[in-house]
Amino acid sequence: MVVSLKEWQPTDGLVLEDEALKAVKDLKNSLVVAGPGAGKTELLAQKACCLLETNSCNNPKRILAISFKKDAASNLKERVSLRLSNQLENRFTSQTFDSFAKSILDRFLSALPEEYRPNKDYEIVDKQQNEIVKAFAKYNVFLNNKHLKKYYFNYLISEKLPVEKGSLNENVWKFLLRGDENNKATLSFPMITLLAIYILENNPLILMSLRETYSHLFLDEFQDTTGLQYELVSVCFINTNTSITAVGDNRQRIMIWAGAKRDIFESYKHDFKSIEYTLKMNHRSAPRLLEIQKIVNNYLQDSPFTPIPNPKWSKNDGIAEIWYFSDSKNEAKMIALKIKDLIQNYNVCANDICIIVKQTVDKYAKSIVEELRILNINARNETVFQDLLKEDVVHLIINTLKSALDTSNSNSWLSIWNSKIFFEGMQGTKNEYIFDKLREEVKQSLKIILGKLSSVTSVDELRMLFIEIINFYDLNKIRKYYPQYSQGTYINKLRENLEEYLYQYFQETNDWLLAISVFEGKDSIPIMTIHKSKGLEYESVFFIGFDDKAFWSFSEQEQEDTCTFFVGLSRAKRYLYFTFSEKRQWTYCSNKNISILYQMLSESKVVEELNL
Ligand SMILES: Nc1ncnc2c1ncn2[C@@H]1O[C@H](COP(=O)(O)OP(=O)(O)OP(=O)(O)O)[C@@H](O)[C@H]1O
Repeated sequence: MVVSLKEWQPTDGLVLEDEALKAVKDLKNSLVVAGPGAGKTELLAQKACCLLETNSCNNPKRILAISFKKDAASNLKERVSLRLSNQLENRFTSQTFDSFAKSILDRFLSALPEEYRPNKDYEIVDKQQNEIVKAFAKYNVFLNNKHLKKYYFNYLISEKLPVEKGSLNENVWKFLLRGDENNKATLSFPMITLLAIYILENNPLILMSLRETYSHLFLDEFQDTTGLQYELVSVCFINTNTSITAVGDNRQRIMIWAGAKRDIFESYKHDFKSIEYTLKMNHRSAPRLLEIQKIVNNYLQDSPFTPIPNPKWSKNDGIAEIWYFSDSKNEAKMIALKIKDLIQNYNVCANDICIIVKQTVDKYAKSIVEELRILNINARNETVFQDLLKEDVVHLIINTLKSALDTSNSNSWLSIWNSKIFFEGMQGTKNEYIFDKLREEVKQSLKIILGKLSSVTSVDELRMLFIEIINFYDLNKIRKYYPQYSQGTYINKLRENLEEYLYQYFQETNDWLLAISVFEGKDSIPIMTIHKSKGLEYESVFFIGFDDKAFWSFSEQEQEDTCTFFVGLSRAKRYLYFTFSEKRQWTYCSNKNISILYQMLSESKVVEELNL
């Protein structure tokens, strides 16, 4: 039943502050600016429901939501799925910027002129971008230090296509687009974005169909949008009927190093003629923790910040402490004991406690993991799992295994059943007989899978089984249904990662259901960098290694590092602990260079300092 926009109210008994409700119902371009925990992502989820339930996003038009991280895109999709019928939910697409650009390139690759058309099986550059280094080396430009790398990586994506004829850039582009007998074609995501822009600017029909498809666009974590990403959004949607809702927070801009556009809010308001909404509530953190956020805000911007805590808190809720140690061995022991105390005596779940570091997780957290293991508490570097766990193909395989291992697991069954129906193109089928036949076929396959799983004795055997599972659904159908796998070997890499981890956990537990649960991190403490913690929240946060070494470039980028500090501390709901250790492994640490951050904590008057 269609509800009128005027009557529409948020579901789940959620109360939106006035400005948030206005922003939800605003059908023009808007920018929602608010602090951490104000409910910006939630607002987007609510707005998706509102637009679809009121048919303001007119059927068959769709909403496209773009986030920065895979887990953010998938969390938003989950929040929307929980509240809408399948029919409505299918008109909501949630992607990252990278996957949005890649989907344009992969779908319309043949619309590119031949000189800019990459090989169909192009790969994505590795983290260090070694393939780009190699490509420059082929033309006698050797990127043997980080400054040269930075300079030439930027140079490669500094011009819109087509690049200047006969230039170094043109040669490097050609090499990367095609590869040679020893090197596969390889592209970075900024290169993919440039190719997507080129396609859209030169093919009016493709551009028009994109605009016709999406009547609404959401942009989450807008403060970290790069110039190139903004260009892509502009090419797609400027001066069109597609209405945009961007949400963000200037104080959480932590991707300047990766090219975040500093004046993004102003540019957007001007270019897209957008209204600005400001939210005042904070639904996440306890009142005492908000006092710290207020002080840090004063160092970041002139306008005061007075978030109103959610009424569920009492005035004195929230604990913040700095712990000083002479040695990191003691630090590890004390943290492990405190975590045990939180779990046992304060009913905090293991995965609601997060250990965050500025960078290099293993260097700071290895000994804590060992101390926790002695107390029978699991902890792990979540960085590698964060994205893998949100992959559709990983869900498909895991849910298939769970359904085979536990026939009473209705969630897993429903998930694979819906996928199978979709892959077989049977969504509209009314014939019960056909469904019964398919159901029987799936159940038989699950029995075979269970038999094979029970006799797996090596990672190779597990690999064969996973390949069989994928073949059961049909690789081509999976690729078609999930466009992110339509090209290249990405899907195989994900499957291989899953095999390795799952087999490792099976060897440790000797129980497949337990191994899956460990893989899913259900009962372990996540450890991550602040950058990876963006958008997430935890009952308790341990900010470890609060020292000069962690903030090694603080003097050169005080503003960005203070934003990073702000993001980290604002993940905590109730408990927030900072630790400093004078000696870490064999080196001595100081905190003089970041004394201003310590000063902010002290000024808040809610942080207790303890020598332990
Ligand atoms: N109106 C509301 N009432 C109650 N709880 C809410 C409301 N809006 C959001 N929340 C809850 O508050 C928490 C923070 O919300 P959300 O993640 O959307 O904030 P955010 O502004 O996107 O934060 P950040 O900028 O730190 O990513 C979540 O647990 C969410 O479920």
